[in-house]
Amino acid sequence: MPQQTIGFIGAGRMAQALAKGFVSAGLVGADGLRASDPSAEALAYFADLFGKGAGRESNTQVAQESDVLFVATKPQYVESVLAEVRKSLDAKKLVVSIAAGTTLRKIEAAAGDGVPVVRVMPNTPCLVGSGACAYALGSAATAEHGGRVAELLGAVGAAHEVAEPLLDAVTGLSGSGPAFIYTVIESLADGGVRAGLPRALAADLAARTVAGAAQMVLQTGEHPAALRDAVTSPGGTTIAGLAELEKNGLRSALVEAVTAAARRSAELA
Ligand SMILES: NC(=O)C1=CN([C@@H]2O[C@H](COP(=O)(O)OP(=O)(O)OC[C@H]3O[C@@H](n4cnc5c(N)ncnc54)[C@H](O)[C@@H]3O)[C@@H](O)[C@H]2O)C=CC1
Ligand SMILES: O=C(O)[C@@H]1CCC=N1
Repeated sequence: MPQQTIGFIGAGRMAQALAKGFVSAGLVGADGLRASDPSAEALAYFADLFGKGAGRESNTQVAQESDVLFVATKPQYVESVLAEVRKSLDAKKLVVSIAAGTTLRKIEAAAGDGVPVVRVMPNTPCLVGSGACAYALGSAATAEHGGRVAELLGAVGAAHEVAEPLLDAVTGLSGSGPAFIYTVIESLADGGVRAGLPRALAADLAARTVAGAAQMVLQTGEHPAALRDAVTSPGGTTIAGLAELEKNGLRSALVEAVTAAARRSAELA
């Protein structure tokens, strides 16, 4: 990929996760990053991670200096920050919005005619190179623009192109999903502590069990039910635990969690 400057309007948690992932993957040097944020705290954290050179006083400066401009504010500010920088945008720039819910139609209207826009739903595991992301192309975005976004996201995890209407479901599953799984990990660890393990050991075993099970699904390509059957001995320990999960509605709780998060994403539009 040719040397490029990547800007972030909004230097909060998701911007930091993506920027750190891009730098770790060698896609951009710290001198190729720009960020603006009204929060001195967010900007200071960004500067601590990448050096003081990245911060800019205004969103317009970031837009002017960036080839790829990530809009990483909360959804309610996306249109106003794009309206603010729109004079600095043209067909040579690429605008990438990561906001939940905000539609391509709204982003394009705010960015201006002919500006290539890609709407992305990333997740925070991009920070450690294990992101699960999806993206949809705007009307002025070409396959080449899609390829650039796929390359950036591919360096920090997996990236799938989808039709825009699917992005609400993606948001509910992989965008919000890490929070659901942290809750699962914390609960598994609590179970371990209840059964007598020291807290630190229980927390480590819980996280590795979730990571290992996920890798089994991804690397073997087997159906999760087949992998589960391989753990479950007749009359053994696992079936005793699974019966409790069924009784207490784990499946239904997770289905409803993803559905509610997807619904909320659609509402934000
Ligand atoms: N945190 C997550 O797991 C994910 C977040 N997202 C999306 O990423 C976006 C950012 O979310 P977070 O990083 O979690 O929020 P955050 O609150 O950590 O970061 C947003 C940043 O935008 C800044 N900001 C507010 N007004 C601004 C303005 N006018 N100009 C420049 N910066 C401004 C805030 O000061 C803040 O630092 C949201 O739209 C969210 O939907 C998407 C996927 C996952
Ligand atoms: O909670 C949120 O609205 C954002 C979008 C996906 C994950 N975090």
